[in-house]
Amino acid sequence: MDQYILDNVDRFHKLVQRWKPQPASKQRSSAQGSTESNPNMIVAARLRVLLKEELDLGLPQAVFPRPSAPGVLDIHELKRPVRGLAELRSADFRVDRAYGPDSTTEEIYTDIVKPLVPWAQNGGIGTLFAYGQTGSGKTYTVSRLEKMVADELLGGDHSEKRTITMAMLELAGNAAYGKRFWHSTILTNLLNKRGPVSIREDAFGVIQLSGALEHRVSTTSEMLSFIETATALRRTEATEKNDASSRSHAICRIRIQQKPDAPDDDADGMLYLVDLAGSEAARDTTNHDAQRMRETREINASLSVLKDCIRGKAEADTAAADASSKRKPHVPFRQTPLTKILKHVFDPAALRNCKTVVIACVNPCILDSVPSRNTLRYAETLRVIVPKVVEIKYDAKVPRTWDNKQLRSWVRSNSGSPPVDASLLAPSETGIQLLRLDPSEFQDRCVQTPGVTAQQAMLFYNKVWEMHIDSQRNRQLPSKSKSKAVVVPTAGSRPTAASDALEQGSSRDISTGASSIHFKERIRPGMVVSWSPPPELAETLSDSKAFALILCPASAAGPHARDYQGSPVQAEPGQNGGDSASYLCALVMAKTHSETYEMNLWRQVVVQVGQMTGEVILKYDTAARSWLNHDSDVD
Ligand SMILES: Nc1ncnc2c1ncn2[C@@H]1O[C@H](COP(=O)(O)OP(=O)(O)OP(=O)(O)O)[C@@H](O)[C@H]1O
Repeated sequence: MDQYILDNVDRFHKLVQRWKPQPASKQRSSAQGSTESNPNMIVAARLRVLLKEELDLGLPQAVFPRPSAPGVLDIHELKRPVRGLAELRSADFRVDRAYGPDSTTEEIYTDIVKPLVPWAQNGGIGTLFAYGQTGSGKTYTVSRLEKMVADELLGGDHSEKRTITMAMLELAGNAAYGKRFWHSTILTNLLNKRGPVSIREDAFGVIQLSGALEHRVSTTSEMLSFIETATALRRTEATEKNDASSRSHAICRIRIQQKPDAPDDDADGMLYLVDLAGSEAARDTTNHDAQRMRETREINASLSVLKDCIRGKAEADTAAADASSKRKPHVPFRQTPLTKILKHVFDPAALRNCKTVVIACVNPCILDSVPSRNTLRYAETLRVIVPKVVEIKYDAKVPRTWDNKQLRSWVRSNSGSPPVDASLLAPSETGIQLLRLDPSEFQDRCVQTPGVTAQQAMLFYNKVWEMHIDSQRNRQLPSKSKSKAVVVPTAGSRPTAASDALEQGSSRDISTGASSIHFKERIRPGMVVSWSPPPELAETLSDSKAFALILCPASAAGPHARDYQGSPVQAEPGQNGGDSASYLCALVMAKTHSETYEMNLWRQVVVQVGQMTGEVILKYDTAARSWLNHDSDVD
């Protein structure tokens, strides 16, 4: 095929000149309808210049950044048809930034790498990966970027006097060292004569690298000399594409200690500059012996896991930022030593702030169109688009719209006396996140405030929920009326008690004029009353408010009917009228949320009219799945 391409170089030039770009393909990844890329995860592509030997052979460039569409790269390949002349096959890929052969490393540094330095100086974790086919310019790019980072960190007056330490590590498969067991890897310290480094996770889940000595650096030249020593020691091998190809991942770890006056719990900032081992296309491995084949497999496998981790973490960050998302993307960071070392970058449970930059290095020569296409496809899949954020408008009556500041101020003025310490209840939560808290967790946080009792905590929890339920109900009502047949009220009409009772599920008497008659005169099955239980019964009822649902006159109950304490229900003769008349009733019990009730039809009691104190109007609330005390007509 290579010879076929060489024979058709002129035709390739003509076809490319005639080629008209199509609108760039839509993002082939998940989030549709959005164009914003993740600001904490930048994926760039760098096309290296054509090398002298490629130019000498007259090989043309086949990958081009599209000038009219920033971030889009077009790649052309020559296709050999069964019959006739060579045809052009083109594809486009989209990344966040595309740099052509004319772009300098300085330009790339200023654009996407430089912001990682102040980020790490302020306690964040900045990571740079250079990925690409062997011979595509990864080491060239990373080594120059390392120098610029060194200059940024330690050049100038360096007056802030942060302590900076660095370690240079190399991670290679066993096969790279001629070992038989290809599934394990060897991590060595390049600044300590390749001393072995082991990866351990401590009891707090923090990865510790024992053997990775950290060297303190105070000048740019000191840092550069460490980088040079490490680079010279790095394991290289001649590949089809590169005479001195790195067959290992090189990790430059720079730790930036916080300023001396920073609080003790401020973590050190970290910068990881990772020059990944080059991937090799299958056709470039035809001359490899078994050991080199194993090595290539190891490298490709670890790069594949790295891709899953970078993408998984970006998706996890996007899901975490979207309060309505319940997705929990899997990040397989434990699968390879490289991703395990970078656990705090990839673990979705890690609390550190991370910024990641991936530079996909591409050899634009026509002979490498296939691996270049694979590299760009790899880069494109790393790009996670941030879904369009639906702005939630603040509403003082709707807890789901509150941010942490609004929530805290509401907690301070509505949590009773003493007020619940809002910073203990909601250190970072928004309204919606507070509503997701388990009731016991909510109450545990409340009682951490000195003086706040468990009962106050419970009442406050109920209050938050009531407010939420009310706000949801108010939101639902208008949309409900849309889907139902609309009853157009006639002039002057207003909802009657009967229609209200029938539509809403209420215990209100539906007969007209009922409200003008004293409740004792119109006792009926289905009415809910408040009553004063006798002391012996009051003790067994946990709730101070005793409500009962009237079932039937006690005289109508069968001869074998018993109340919930086992006493006969039937009325004694002579108790048929006035205050001495008695009714079989079901207990209405308060639920954990205050002012919400449930009917206990199986807990029946006999209530005399004289014990009844008023009618209670209960309404069924579908959102709370409970009866709410809507109105009381207490005597
Ligand atoms: N932007 C560039 N300008 C000039 N020369 C470059 C550029 N990028 C790479 N090169 C040259 O290309 C060759 C291969 O580059 P390099 O060793 O960086 O590739 P690599 O991707 O690290 O390869 P491997 O994965 O095999 O280690 C080197 O000779 C390097 O000097």
